[in-house]
Amino acid sequence: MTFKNEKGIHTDFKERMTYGDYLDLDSILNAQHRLSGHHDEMLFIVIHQVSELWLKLTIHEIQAASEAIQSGNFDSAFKKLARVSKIQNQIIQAWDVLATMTPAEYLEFRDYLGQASGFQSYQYRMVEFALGYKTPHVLKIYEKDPELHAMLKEAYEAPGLYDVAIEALAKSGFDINQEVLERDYTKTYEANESVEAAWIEVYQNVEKYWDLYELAEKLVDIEDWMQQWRFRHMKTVERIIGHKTGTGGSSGVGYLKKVLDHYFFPELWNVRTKL
Ligand code: HEM
Ligand SMILES: N[C@@H](CC(=O)c1ccccc1NC=O)C(=O)O
Repeated sequence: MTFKNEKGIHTDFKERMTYGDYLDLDSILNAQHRLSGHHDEMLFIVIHQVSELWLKLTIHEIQAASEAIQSGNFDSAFKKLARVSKIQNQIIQAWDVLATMTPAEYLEFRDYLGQASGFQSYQYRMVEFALGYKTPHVLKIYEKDPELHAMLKEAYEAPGLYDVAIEALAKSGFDINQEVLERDYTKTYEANESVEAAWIEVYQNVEKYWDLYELAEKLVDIEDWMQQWRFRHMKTVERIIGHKTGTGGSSGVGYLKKVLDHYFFPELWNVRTKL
């Protein structure tokens, strides 16, 4: 029996396929190239690669969840969004491992990183876009790579998970302002009163709007975990490099603290005060 995997490679006999073939371990396990040869650089590389793999799955799940919400399959969406939260929890735990690296150890190989920075993580930007946070300067970073740029641009211009949730509110009969439903998706989502009023109604009539209520709480979970990830990143960076400027050219911890102020799903947090 022959079959084709996503890379288009034919593997002749399923019977002959090994664990390593199936998981493409030759690629994955030969991708840790320490530039300094320093012991802890292995930790640094592996943590980033693991995080990027989890981000890959996160994007996959959020996209499927968005489609499920659009077609009214709430249960299917909930399962995927719950999985996203569990993944976020995993990526957050990775900070504990990375924090075992001391400032002196990191500084032994930091110079080898040049201008490379997590700032350039396109998968992280895909997640931010999916959560409705659109910062135009981010796209410019990838202008030299047309294929990547096109993929990011598509995600940048597409409605996010929250836009799809708001559409679901409208489909359930809530009076959502037209300007929100027809909003320019290339702009970061901003709070709107009609959306807030709808969520308040959902939270006050949980039995009637169970699906929307559960959807709202899943979104709050995701935002909560996202903020915890950002916070742990900021604090880990502070304990490792203090207030040094970042390799990506930002102020470092100061910049990372500032992005913490952003709310992805503002009305869902406002609701807490208003109820
Ligand atoms: C020793 C460990 C780390 C240090 C010192 C560090 C430092 C920084 C700094 C200073 C920035 C700001 C941009 C710049 O000027 O470079 C940044 C951004 C970023 N880092 Fe890290 N980082 C570390 C580990 C990680 C890990 C493990 C990840 C996981 C993938 C990560 C992902 C990111 C992302 C996505 C950004 C962009 C954040 C944003 O723009 O909101 N970093 N990092
Ligand atoms: N911005 C970091 C460098 C850094 O963390 C980094 C460098 C290369 C690949 C991934 C990185 N991680 C996250 O920002 C620094 O300023 O030390």
